[in-house]
Amino acid sequence: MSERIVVGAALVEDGRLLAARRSAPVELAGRWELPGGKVEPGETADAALARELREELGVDAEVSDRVPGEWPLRKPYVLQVWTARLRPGSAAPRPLQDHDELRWLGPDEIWDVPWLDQDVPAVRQALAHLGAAGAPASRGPRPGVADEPGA
Ligand SMILES: Nc1nc2c([nH]c(=O)n2[C@H]2C[C@H](O)[C@@H](COP(=O)(O)OP(=O)(O)OP(=O)(O)O)O2)c(=O)[nH]1
Repeated sequence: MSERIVVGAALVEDGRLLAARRSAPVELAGRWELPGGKVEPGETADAALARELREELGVDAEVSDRVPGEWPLRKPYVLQVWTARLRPGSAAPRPLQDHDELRWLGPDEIWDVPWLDQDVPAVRQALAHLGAAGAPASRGPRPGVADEPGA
């Protein structure tokens, strides 16, 4: 089967990154991810991401540029990440679907939540990309954070 794309948003506001805690399926519940979802046939990745953010969080987001890289998920899925911002007048994000908690993480809080393992390199790359553009920087996982994979 050919690869299928899952798009995740590095949604940033006031120098903070939005993280979402999954409520399902059981094997992923309680871990944190970048909000987003599967690209449907015939849909572009950025349109899919804007749609997912509207459905999952109730926001009107502008999807900007792609973070270089691609991260393998459960076959046949791969994760691609795009930067995004709330458009003026957008509602604040709410966990409407797939998530039970949201957090805006400042630069020193990024590794305070237990991200899905497969998201760790994607988040790290997104921060490097955003940092290059002047948005939130992070020194990376803090020494002593016990369950941060790949630290
Ligand atoms: N959205 C998102 N999904 C991720 C990330 N990391 C990760 O492993 N996944 C997995 C979880 C799911 O198995 C899959 C995405 O599925 P989803 O449930 O978010 O997609 P969807 O909204 O289109 O939902 P559906 O078609 O299954 O109803 O990718 C991530 O950072 N963001």
